Amino acid sequence: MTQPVIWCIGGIDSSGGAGVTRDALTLADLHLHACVITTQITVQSNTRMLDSHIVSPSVINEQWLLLENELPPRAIKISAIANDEQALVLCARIDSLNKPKPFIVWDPVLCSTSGGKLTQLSTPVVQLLLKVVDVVTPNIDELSALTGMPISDNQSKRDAIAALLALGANAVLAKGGHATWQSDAIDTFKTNTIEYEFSQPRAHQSAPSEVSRLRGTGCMQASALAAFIVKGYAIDDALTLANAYVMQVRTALRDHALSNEATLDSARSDAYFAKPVGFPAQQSAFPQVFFAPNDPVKWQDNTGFAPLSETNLGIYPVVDHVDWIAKLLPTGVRIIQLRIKLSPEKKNLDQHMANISQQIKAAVALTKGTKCQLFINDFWQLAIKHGAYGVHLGQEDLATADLQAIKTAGLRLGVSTHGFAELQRVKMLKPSYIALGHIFPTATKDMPSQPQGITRLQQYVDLYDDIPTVAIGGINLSRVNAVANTGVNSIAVVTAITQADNPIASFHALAEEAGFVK
Ligand SMILES: Cc1ncc(COP(=O)(O)OP(=O)(O)O)c(N)n1
Ligand SMILES: Cc1ncsc1CCOP(=O)(O)O
Ligand SMILES: [Mg+2]
Repeated sequence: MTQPVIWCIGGIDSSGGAGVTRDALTLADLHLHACVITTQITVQSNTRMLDSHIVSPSVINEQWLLLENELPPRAIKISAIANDEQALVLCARIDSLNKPKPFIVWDPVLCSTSGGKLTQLSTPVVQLLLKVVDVVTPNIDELSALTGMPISDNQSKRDAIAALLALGANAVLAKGGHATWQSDAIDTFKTNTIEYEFSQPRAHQSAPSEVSRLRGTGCMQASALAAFIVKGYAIDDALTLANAYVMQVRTALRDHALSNEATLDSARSDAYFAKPVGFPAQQSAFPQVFFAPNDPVKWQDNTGFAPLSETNLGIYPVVDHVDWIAKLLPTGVRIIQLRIKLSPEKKNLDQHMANISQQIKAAVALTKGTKCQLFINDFWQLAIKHGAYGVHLGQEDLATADLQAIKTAGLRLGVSTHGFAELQRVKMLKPSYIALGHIFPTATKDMPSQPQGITRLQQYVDLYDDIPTVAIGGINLSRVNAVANTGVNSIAVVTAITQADNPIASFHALAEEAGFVK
């Protein structure tokens, strides 16, 4: 299969520790091909930068034009741009790109970590660049230099991000590695409509001090972001994965430094060299994610919800009336969900709420003393009132539900997720299970996200092996076996049972085909 192409526009660092060499290594590690447009050639080692030779704008133009015809990019990663002339050529070329335009990320490298200024851009040209790129990824020093604002605390960081957006940036990823006033390293991603925080404990961020000299982490993160976008991840997931990728490289370095084979000398000299780590697969490398800045999840304790009594769950019917529960109980079903959806107008009407309350009460009575674990969707107050086994909530529901009340009442909590960012948001809540969806297209619910498919489901199941998982969305008899083969603990279905000619037979057939019946 041909590898998708990403262009890396920036400087060649003669040490290979940063710049387009680091970009190309990162992309190769993630199975993408890097084309390179060189803006400057530096004379530098890991500790010193002696000189820099700037490439003329016309050479940049020529490189671009040749590549555009033969190796068109799916994404472009820009880093050190030496001067306004180079930037103006890049802006003109980006403007002339055909639609759909590739995803463009600009890591505005101003100085090399081994010393030496790499970029001299005027404010009007910075503004032009900000408007043509999708995301700009400054660290704290770069954010301060681009906005002319000193940054020394959270408020001044927030003000500078707002200023960069006001200058025309479409999205800012302000990296927190240099924000030493914070105990955690927090990357903030902000557009005019959304904001996320990606937080890593600082203590885990680096190797022991003598071996924490890894350079080019900003290059890695921006290249990895472009790579995950090209691989089809939504921006929140691509940001989560890029953050985890860099942490996994750091961890590999730390593990080497701490390993028995590494002498301090070998650890010291290896300290500059990243190891290939591939797709992030270590749970500990993933950041905690918040829907910033006032995500209610942030203020929850991490004592966790009551665990499921039975994790061998099998097929999980999700039904819209208590009558279904009475009908399905004789199958021996282990977990079932009452999911009654009301339009917002009806939600406020007493008669509808009274009917829902009655159904929940009846469902609790039906399942009491059985092995069937009953979850109530959305209506968490009624679930508590009638003593249901658990509650199922979506990401938005978490903003309004009283999680502490659910926990204190001893109810289990199941939470919907649609990707890595949401998984990392809710993981710290320690819910009783995590639902992963939607796996295939579904007609049951309008989904704002894309179907995830089996490959991603497998990634989640492998990564979150310490918490029960439930797959949902478009799962039917012909797909259930592939879903079960991922090792997911349970498979939730709506129409495969409720629209079947014989729902009971369908339940058994799904369980059989999934291999849940031993
Ligand atoms: C098992 C399971 N997974 C996902 C959902 C969806 O919950 P949510 O995102 O809150 O959407 P609604 O169901 O409330 O429309 C679910 N109910 N059950
Ligand atoms: C409630 C819900 N959440 C994600 S997909 C879905 C509906 C699943 O229904 P079906 O099994 O009919 O595709
Ligand atoms: Mg919901």
